[in-house]
Amino acid sequence: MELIVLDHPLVTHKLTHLRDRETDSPTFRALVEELVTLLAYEATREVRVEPSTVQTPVAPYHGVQISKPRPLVVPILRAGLGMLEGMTRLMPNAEVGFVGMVRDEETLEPFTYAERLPKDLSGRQCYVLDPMLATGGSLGGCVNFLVDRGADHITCICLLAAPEGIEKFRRLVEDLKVPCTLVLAAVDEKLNENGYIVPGLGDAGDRLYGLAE
Ligand SMILES: O=P(O)(O)OC[C@H]1O[C@H](OP(=O)(O)OP(=O)(O)O)[C@H](O)[C@@H]1O
Ligand SMILES: O=c1cc[nH]c(=O)[nH]1
Ligand SMILES: [Mg+2]
Repeated sequence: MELIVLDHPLVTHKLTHLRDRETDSPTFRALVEELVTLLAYEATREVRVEPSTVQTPVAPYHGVQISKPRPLVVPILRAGLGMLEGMTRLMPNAEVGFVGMVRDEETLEPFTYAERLPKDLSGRQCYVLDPMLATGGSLGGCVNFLVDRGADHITCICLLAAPEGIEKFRRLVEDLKVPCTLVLAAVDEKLNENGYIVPGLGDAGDRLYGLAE
């Protein structure tokens, strides 16, 4: 697994604002979108392209366009939905699939309540979005769904990750033998006894959309 951690003062500046418990939901949503744009720029470095020639007002130009089949973007609901707009703005021709997961707060195991993905993902580049990689259970579960459908190239984009979750996720993708890149804005210190990232930002879904009952 390739691990890319963005080391950029603008990213850290925005993350600092995002982590602040005084930051309200509208500002939090705007910051997530801005951060995704910065992460997506790095995460799409390996996006497959094919030759494309256009006519400028002056001469032909031999450039490229994103290859078919189109890339698939998969936000993990709820919190990953906050990253979707920023990603599709950068790659408007991407297709979007959905996976809905929620962690059991006692066992920390993810429960899948929704899944809407193309049946066959062979030959597709997949981009998974979730702001938080804590124990790694949710991201791992989503990657399993994609590999089951034949995905052969997966890039996961997260804002914050705990070292424990990164290691668990690394072992999973090694077992699955799927080329995978994990792009992060930052690696935090640890998980606390409740499975929350420390210092983290709290519950990303709640901060984006309000408290879940
Ligand atoms: O790495 P893990 O230990 O699996 O934890 C991370 C997951 O927890 C959060 O979702 P949550 O379960 O809170 O659902 P939500 O997005 O609806 O708030 C987060 O968005 C990840 O999906
Ligand atoms: O710190 C954490 C851990 C899991 N999910 C979150 O939203 N935040
Ligand atoms: Mg949540």
